[in-house]
Formats: sequence, structure tokens, C-alpha cells
Amino acid sequence: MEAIVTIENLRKYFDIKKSIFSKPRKVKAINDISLNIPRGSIFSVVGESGSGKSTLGRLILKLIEPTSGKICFEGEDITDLGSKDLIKYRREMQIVQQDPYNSLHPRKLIKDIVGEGLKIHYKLPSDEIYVRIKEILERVGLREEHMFRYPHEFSGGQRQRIAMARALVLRPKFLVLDEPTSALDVSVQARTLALLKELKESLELTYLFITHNLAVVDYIATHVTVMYLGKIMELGSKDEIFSNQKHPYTMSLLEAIPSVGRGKRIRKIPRGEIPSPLDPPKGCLFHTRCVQAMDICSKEEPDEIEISKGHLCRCHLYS
Ligand SMILES: Nc1ncnc2c1ncn2[C@@H]1O[C@H](COP(=O)(O)OP(=O)(O)OP(=O)(O)O)[C@@H](O)[C@H]1O
Repeated sequence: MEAIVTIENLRKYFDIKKSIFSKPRKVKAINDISLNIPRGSIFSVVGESGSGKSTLGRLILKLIEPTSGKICFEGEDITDLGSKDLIKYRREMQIVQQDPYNSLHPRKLIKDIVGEGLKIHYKLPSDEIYVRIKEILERVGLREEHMFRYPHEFSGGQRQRIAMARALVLRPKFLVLDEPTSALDVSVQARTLALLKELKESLELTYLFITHNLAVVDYIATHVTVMYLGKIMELGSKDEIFSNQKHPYTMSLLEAIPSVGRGKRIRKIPRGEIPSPLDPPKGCLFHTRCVQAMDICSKEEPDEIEISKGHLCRCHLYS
């Protein structure tokens, strides 16, 4: 499948200072990541808090600058584009964030929230803008009359639909969904996920779907990337990762969701804390929590190994 987004050796290091007297230290939020996001996929990024998922999404959208590496969109290198040259890509790549309560301006009407991007990006007459806003609201299950209301008049699920409409009104090709349902009630989550799936098909979109919830991944994803402390531990098609996972970290994540039940059962991995990203372990980043760790794991970092076509794993068990 042709890639819509390609990333090569991407790094993002943040300088952190604990106090004015201490030397700055680096958090390697994204540490040498390469991947291809196939057009039309729901490419899911999973991992515990702090693994670098949101940073990856924001780098691809060029909301933050990488420390090094390359980002291509539809074959074009966009890594070094300035804000003027990025305008076209800003339309084509959009984001929907987790929190539908804080992401919508409380004192703006829905028509102005949804229509803001249209005014920035297109010089359309106001009646056409009106029609586009009305159409996209209907597309996400809202109505024309909702255009004249304020965010506080809506439920969490409806607000998330408004945020989706705001992104989709620009007719993007690629959407970063950063934990789009985790702030919603379970029943609303299911309906929102079904809507996202339907919109992906009918509007021919590609999603980068960020979540820590593997049950959600099981429902929606076509591809899965498992991240840990800024690195990819395992990557493959959803079916391959759920039925033939190789990395002990992936296994531990899958074991935590009984509803999936397709994961191979292995001994439980201790639930120990994720190490500080300021002081990551030497060797394999996961070895301090891995029940299958061997001598080599604390000494040498494993390379990425191709288990089968499109299925990559970074673990000494397979080298
Ligand atoms: N602007 C920033 N300045 C300093 N450190 C940052 C910044 N943004 C992210 N980080 C650090 O980078 C690492 C990765 O953060 P990121 O938010 O990408 O992780 P995540 O997997 O999305 O986590 P979560 O699920 O909690 O959102 C963390 O250690 C975080 O503290």
C-alpha cells in the first residue's frame, strides 16, 4: 500500500532543567523512529503515558520542530518547510484532541468554531461557507440549528463531534486523533468510534490514532505501533500484532485487556513503573520490567528485526 506519511530517523529531544542551578538534561521523547503510514489505514500508536505518542503526532503535523530526521507527506519532504509553505499541508493534515471541553472556544458560536479554518484557508463567499458548515455538521450527526449554539450547550460526545467537524470541514486527507474518545462515557465512546470508522471510509481519510486503550485499537485499527520511552518496540498489521505479537512489552499490554483474549498467554509481567525518561535504562529500554530479560538485554540495545513482511520487533529474543 502506498504511504501517505513517511518518517525517517525522526528524533525530538526536549531540554529539561530541574532548577535554575542544574544543567539542562535531555528527554528523548522521540528517539530515532522510522515508519510508513499507508494511505487509507487507521494507524494506531499505543504505549503507556510518556512513551512519546502525542509528540509523534505533533511532529508529523509540524506543530513542533524535530531535533533531526525527515517527515514526508505524499512523497514531499516537509521537514524544513516554513509556515508560508506549510499552509497547503495545514489544510490536508488536521488534529482532533482528547479533551472536547477545553478544545472549543467557550464564547464562540459553533458556526464560527467550525468555520474558522474555512475563513483562513479559503476565500469563499459567506453563503458557501454556511453550506459547508451545515453539511459537515450533518455529516457528524448534528443539525443546522446547532450552528447557533455555544459549546456549553452540548454533551461531551457532541462536543467531540463538533471538534471532528472543525477538522473535517477543510477536507483533509490525514487526521491525527489524539485519544479522541478517552474523555467520553463508554456508551458514547462506542458511537464515536463507529462514526470515526464510517467517516474514514466515506471521506477516504487516513488516521494516526493515538491511544493507550488496546480494546479501542482492536475495534478500529488496521495497523499498530507499540512505543516505549520514545522508541518503537513492535509494529505490524493489527491482526499480526493481536494474534502473533512477539515483544514481551506488547504481550503485557495485551494481557491487560481480558476482552481481547486473543493474545498469547505468557507469565505476567511485573507492573513496575515506567523508568524516568530523563534516565532511561541502558541496553533494551524495556529490560528493567521484562520477565524474559537475558544478560545481553541490559548491555546492548536490540536492533529492529523483521519477523515477517511488515512486522517489526525490537527484542533480543529474536536476534
Ligand atoms: N514540551 C515539552 N517539554 C518537555 N518535555 C516534554 C514536552 N512534551 C513532551 N515532553 C516529554 O516527552 C515525553 C513524551 O511525552 P508525550 O506527551 O509525547 O507522551 P505520550 O505517550 O503522548 O503520553 P500521554 O499518554 O501521557 O499523553 C514525556 O517524558 C514528556 O514529559
